Amino acid sequence: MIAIEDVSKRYADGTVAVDRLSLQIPDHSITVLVGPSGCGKTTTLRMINRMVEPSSGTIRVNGEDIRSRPVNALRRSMGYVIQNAGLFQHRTILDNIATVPRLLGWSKERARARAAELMERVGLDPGMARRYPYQLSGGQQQRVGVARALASDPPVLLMDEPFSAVDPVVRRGLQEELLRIQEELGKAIVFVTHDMDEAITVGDRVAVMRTGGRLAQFASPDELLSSPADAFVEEFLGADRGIRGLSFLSTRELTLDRTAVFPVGSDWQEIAGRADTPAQVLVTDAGGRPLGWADPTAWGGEVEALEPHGQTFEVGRDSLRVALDRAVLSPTGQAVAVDGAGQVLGVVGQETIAAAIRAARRRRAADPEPGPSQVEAAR
Ligand SMILES: Nc1ncnc2c1ncn2[C@@H]1O[C@H](COP(=O)(O)OP(=O)(O)OP(=O)(O)O)[C@@H](O)[C@H]1O
Repeated sequence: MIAIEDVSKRYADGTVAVDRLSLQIPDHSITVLVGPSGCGKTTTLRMINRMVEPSSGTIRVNGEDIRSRPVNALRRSMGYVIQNAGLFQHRTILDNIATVPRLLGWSKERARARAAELMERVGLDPGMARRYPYQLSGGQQQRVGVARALASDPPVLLMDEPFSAVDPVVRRGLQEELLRIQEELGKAIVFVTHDMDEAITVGDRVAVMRTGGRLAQFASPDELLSSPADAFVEEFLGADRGIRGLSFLSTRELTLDRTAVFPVGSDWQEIAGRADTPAQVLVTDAGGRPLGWADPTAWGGEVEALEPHGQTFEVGRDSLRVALDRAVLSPTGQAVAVDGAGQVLGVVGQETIAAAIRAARRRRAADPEPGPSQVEAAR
């Protein structure tokens, strides 16, 4: 646990970068510092590993004032990842990753073996071990940066805009990789970004800072989106915060319609003749997987003539945001719900999803603590 207690930083020129900041950063979680340019995020991060000394206040790690430890020992207990990775250009990838273990006195063999293990952990091809940083893409270099920071297995990881220099697709991949690694390793991660979407994707808790280095709100992403503390936070969250908030609501409670789903070999004349048959039905293959939409009164039974069903959503794993997106994009206004094996569980229309959203909001208003199913849907 890192405790930032009433910490301020005034630089020599009089700039107040951080103003009486207090934050509790728990173990086994990702705490994000987010806010506009110049609001003091980097300064806060650097005070944790004493690259910047606070003007006042105290920072403790597991109850111990960080000033009571030699600065080198403190820094080695904290991995540090920066934008553009900051790799040593004249060292191979393997030796970049092995840097801290070597500084700690490990033998070359042991440090390199550890580095090779970390390359695998962060998703780097072992064939890259002997390359130099300039021979890697930006995204690959960032992975090396993460591997290097993890090399001595520090309990704390400080990440300063680690993924800002790569394109959105690579960035998304790096975020997913970080969440996967964190699931395995359970570090105390402090992650700086100015991108609210990134904060919401990777953060267990998000500290929104405002210019002048003051804390505007410290909350879970879900809480932030549903109850911004003030107009500044609301504006920073952006115009679509309502839609983004649906990412935290589970599809488990959705009422699915099974009466509009039929396997391809059904008696279509009989189905078309029924009074209660919907105007559009979803046709599945013999294994229960979706094939496409049909109007049973006009369809001749050819699979090629079916209207594409588009993307499906998985009940329980995907959020209401995904379900709504699928319904909006569907030619029939209905989203196709499947299980983990891809078999159709039913279909659900926009009205039903809207009702589920209202019900989830009512439940949340009655019990503001997010339930496990809501948390589970967050990723
Ligand atoms: N060494 C320094 N001397 C004087 N002022 C500084 C120094 N370093 C940072 N500042 C100022 O302190 C304030 C906070 O800077 P900081 O880098 O912590 O912000 P940030 O939120 O990380 O910004 P960005 O998102 O642009 O990286 C800014 O006004 C900045 O100009």
